[in-house]
Amino acid sequence: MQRPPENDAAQAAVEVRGLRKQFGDKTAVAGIDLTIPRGSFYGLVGPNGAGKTTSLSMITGLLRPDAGTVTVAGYDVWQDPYEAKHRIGILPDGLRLFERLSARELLRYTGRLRELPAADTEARAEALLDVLGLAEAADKLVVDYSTGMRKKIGLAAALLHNPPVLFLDEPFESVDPVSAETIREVLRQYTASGSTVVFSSHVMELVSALCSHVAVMAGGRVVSAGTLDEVRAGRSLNDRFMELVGSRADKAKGGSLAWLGSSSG
Ligand SMILES: Nc1ncnc2c1ncn2[C@@H]1O[C@H](COP(=O)(O)OP(=O)(O)OP(=O)(O)O)[C@@H](O)[C@H]1O
Repeated sequence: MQRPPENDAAQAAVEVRGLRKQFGDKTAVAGIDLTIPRGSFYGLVGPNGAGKTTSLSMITGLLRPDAGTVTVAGYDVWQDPYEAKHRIGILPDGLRLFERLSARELLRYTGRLRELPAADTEARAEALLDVLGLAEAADKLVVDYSTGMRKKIGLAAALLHNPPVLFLDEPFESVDPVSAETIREVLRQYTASGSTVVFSSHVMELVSALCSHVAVMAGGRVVSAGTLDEVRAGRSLNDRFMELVGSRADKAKGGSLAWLGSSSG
């Protein structure tokens, strides 16, 4: 396969065309297109069940699409998986870790899988453990980690080989505010150097504060995508999101929950 021009600044970090996935008679992803520019901080937002995780799984080579193509740094994820996956870091939803390894051992193992020289793995692992506040727990088994600590060691493992594109599914879920700010700062530095972050989130304030670009998904489709300002169209991202996906608050105002609260018993 011909090597794509990796130094071509015009080349998108990720190109998705006609991506589709069906589970039985449920269309989870209905043929989406996305162009994710290099160096962007790209937020993928949408209500529960919109198809974000299914899309990210297909884009990163974890779930085979029914149709469509994905390229990362010019390499087709499904035709040329070795080259494409070499350029991907991923923190998936419901991350599975080797529970009986310590954080330090897990990073050593990741370094071997990523074919890094041992000295680079050691130096990078120490730096990541330190910055992410895991240095003191580095020799504890992962099974004893809290949910937030698991996210952080998962992030360290995703960053270890310094991939040009990083995919994160709900990276801030269960992470305390201090750690969240550290993660944001790590990711800001990473994108400032020309690398690309794609992450899914339900937290509009976070997406507004961090992202240069946003795609809004609903019902397996991309209903709006572009720069943050293009998608917001002069409003807050939250208001625009409600408009695009349809607020359900009116349902709650209806009479069907009149029994809820003010219990007399
Ligand atoms: N393995 C599966 N088998 C059957 N249906 C699935 C499967 N995975 C996802 N779905 C369905 O596909 C749709 C999209 O799910 P997905 O997890 O991609 O949404 P999401 O946007 O990530 O949601 P959330 O914000 O709740 O995590 C949902 O209706 C879900 O029930």
